[in-house]
Amino acid sequence: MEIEQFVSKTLELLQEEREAEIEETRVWQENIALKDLQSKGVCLLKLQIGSQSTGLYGRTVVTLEPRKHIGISVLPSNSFGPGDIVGLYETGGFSTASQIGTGIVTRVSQASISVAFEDSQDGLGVDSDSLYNLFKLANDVTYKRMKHALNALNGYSNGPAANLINVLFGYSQPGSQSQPAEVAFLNSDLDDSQREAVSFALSQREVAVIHGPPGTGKTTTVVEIILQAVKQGQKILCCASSNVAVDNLVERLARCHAKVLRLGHPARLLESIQKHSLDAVLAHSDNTNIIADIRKDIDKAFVSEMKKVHDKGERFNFKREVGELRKELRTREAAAITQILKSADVVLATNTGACDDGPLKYLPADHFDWVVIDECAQALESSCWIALLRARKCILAGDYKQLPPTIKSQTAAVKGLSVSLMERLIQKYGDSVVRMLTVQYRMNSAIMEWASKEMYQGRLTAHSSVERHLLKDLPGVSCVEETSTPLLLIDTAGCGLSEMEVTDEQSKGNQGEVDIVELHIKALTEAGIKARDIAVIAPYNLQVELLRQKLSTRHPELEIKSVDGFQGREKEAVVLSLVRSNRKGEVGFLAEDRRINVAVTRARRHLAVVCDTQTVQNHAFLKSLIDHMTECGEVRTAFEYLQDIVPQNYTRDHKDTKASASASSSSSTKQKAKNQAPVKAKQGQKKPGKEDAARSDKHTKSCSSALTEEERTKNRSAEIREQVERFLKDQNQSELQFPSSFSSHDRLLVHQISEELGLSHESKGEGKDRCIIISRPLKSKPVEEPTQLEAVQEEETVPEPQEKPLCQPPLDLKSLHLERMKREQQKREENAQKNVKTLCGVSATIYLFIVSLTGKNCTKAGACDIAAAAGADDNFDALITAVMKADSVCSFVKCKASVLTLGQLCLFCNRQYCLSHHIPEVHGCGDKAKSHARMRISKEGVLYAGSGKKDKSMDPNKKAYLQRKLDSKLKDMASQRKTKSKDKDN
Ligand SMILES: Nc1ncnc2c1ncn2[C@@H]1O[C@H](COP(=O)(O)OP(=O)(O)OP(=O)(O)O)[C@@H](O)[C@H]1O
Ligand SMILES: [Zn+2]
Ligand SMILES: [Zn+2]
Repeated sequence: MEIEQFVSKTLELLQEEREAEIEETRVWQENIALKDLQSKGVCLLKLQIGSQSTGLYGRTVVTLEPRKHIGISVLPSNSFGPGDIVGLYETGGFSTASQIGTGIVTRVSQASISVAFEDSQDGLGVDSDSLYNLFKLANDVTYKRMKHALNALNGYSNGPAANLINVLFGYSQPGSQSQPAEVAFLNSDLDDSQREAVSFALSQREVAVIHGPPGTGKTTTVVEIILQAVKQGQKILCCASSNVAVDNLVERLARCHAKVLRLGHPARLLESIQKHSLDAVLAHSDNTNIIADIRKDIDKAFVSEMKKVHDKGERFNFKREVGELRKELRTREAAAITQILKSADVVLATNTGACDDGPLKYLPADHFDWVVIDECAQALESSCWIALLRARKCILAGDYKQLPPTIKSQTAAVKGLSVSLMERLIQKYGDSVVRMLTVQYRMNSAIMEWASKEMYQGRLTAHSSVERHLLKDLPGVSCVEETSTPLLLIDTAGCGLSEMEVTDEQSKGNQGEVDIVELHIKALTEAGIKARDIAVIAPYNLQVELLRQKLSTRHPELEIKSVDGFQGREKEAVVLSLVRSNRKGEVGFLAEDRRINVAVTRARRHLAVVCDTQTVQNHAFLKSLIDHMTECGEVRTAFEYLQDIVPQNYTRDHKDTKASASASSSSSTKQKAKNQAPVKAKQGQKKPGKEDAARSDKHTKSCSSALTEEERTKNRSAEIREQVERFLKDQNQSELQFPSSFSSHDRLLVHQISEELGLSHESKGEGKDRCIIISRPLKSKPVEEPTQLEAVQEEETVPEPQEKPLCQPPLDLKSLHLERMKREQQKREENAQKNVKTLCGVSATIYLFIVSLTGKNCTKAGACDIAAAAGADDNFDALITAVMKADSVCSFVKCKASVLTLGQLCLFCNRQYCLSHHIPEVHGCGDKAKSHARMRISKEGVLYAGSGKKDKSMDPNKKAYLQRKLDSKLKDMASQRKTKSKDKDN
């Protein structure tokens, strides 16, 4: 490709991308009042100047504090952090006119925030009597630098990189040394593929690409390459797209005693890295004392003199004096910096930190010999060119089978902006410029094999240290089903756990999968796995949000993130919720293979995938994952979890069979291996026979009977039926109690049979002693337990049975369950109507109201009145009053739920929504929420997309409290009713 053509096309796409970002910011800012922005944590209003001083390189560091005279000395909760780019504004505006300057946050405490402002000619025009607003800003520095680099590339001639540029654009072929020297490896632990990569990198003349699949020691290899080059006397510029990756390299190189120097704003560096930063080294240089003296002079002059001077002319003179001092400071610092830069062997920076307008401007153009770019597949090619123009040779490391750089403009991405330099080179030169690392040190081989086969031509092998490692091998972890299997597929096919219907096509959620994930996390943590060793990953931000709402309070150390947010990381256990479950078989952006690859390959010892195989199998790549897990792992149907999700629809499980182990996670650990049920519960498996045998349970040897699944189920069903019929004949017996040793499958059968015969059934006891009891049909059904009301929800979300039912027994069960739900709701409605007569009006209203609420399975988020009433004390009257005021409904088009008491205000559209619809993605504010989330993430200086911050207004504890309160109140009312009606009967 012609350089010119590449540059003009890329500039165009960058412009498009930049505009998309600006548009996002604009939409977001225009629709929200300043106060709301502050409550979202992205701006701080009415601050006063605490102090001003001069920092390194003559920057002005201003410390801002809350207004003192109103007695508040703590900043409102905010999301500002070191490294954020911020704008300082006069109060009353957020326009360019009212902007005083932009700077970088250096420090945030409860009481103040410090910002370093670039020096300007006449200082920062702030005074200590005024108030200011501080906003987080979108960052255009990166764009400017990339543009600058592209333009420099276009006009490049005769610099050190001339030959490299020719190779990277195909004008000349890459070359290598004719006789590569024997390499004496510094790290004796390197495996063969790593050694080969090092030798290759050393012998290539212009370019070497190191392809490092997940866990293959890419950093280890890059470090060895750099150390070898240093040994040869080369000067290296080493970059990566994220600060974290750069810091990691600094740490590893420093450990090997390389002379490293880290560029970048000190505010953005890890603390442990700071001693290698330019600022720190500068502070210890010979010139330090002089520089410090000058700085002191400036500060003194500013603080003490400026106040005294009122005369305009004098002020002018004074400012000029300060200007002179600062100039002197800069000259001396420049000398010091040049000296420090020249003496370092390896200079490290982010891709964009390697720009000409930073400290590197003090170095001659041909100072560096090599440029090393790590994470190259995650970087925009334009950002690589900032550093590449400085060297005659480059080493590019990364994995182009993982996610490409995040791009906001879909059109720009499609037109090629997302193609990384690494990918482009491999397309151009194939394997001749690439060496791949093939031994991986992370995943159990069962987890690795799929990725290897599908993504890396089957070339990966697992190192013996990880090949067979499992969760149960970790200290303090007990040996249960969940901790003994590297792969667990929890299949929701046919279980009616559909994805949420949202107006926003980009964001999806699935409450059923959230519930199942919760149960699996419970099982893992109860087996002794630390929450911090588990990652919960979902491809959609909405699902991430739902998972956080459900899990974060109980497990603060559990990391719940989008796939994109986990790139480059690993965890002992990974639970993946694929979300998509619909009859159309749409998989949307799950279809990005690299996203799934990243998600799966984060796991070291255990990967659990929760998904609707029927939906996701429509995508060939996902199907290959499902097939692999079916073949090499354990498969469970979500039905085994449903009993815990929909209380009392299915009896609680407590005995451990293979299939039910996790259903009652609380007791599964202790009961492993004893009391095996005669029939193994294996519902809903799609391919009985061969696969069944393949994944037959290694723990339950007792089930290796010759009978097929179906036959066993039939036999068992007949046995139970016989027992039930005997009981029905015997009029002396009022109830039949089944032993607590019954497996979940047995209990499903009991459930089915008693449903069929119209018997009531319930489970009694806790934990081990929990068992199922059936009794004769009651003439009049007792009032429902409050918790059962939640079951109504089921009916609403459950779609009609799938056209091609894959798992017959569960489907039968499902329709039974549905029927029963319908019956129960009818009864409830009748009951409710009766109650209107028997109870006083207000309570009845509340009852209906609560029924409608709980019926919608709302999570009882206390918006205002009810929360306040319930939170304040036990005054139920207050609650009643609050309910009586309710007369407004959810703003969602089809929804009629009341919102005044348990509604939520959407900050994006300012409307009230019920609890089923308050999430922005659900009612159509998804774009705004997403751009908000993205803005926040881009502020964090990380290039990947993530998820929005948790809505602080929804305190889960409060929700839970409210839920309990409603439940107990309802119970009271129910029992009151019972006694009343009894009284009447008597
Ligand atoms: N030759 C080796 N022998 C033993 N362990 C190794 C070897 N190479 C790498 N490892 C181990 O593998 C893990 C990952 O290595 P490293 O940090 O170099 O990889 P990375 O590049 O950061 O990760 P990734 O390969 O996922 O990009 C580390 O725990 C490291 O100790
Ligand atoms: Zn909204
Ligand atoms: Zn609603």
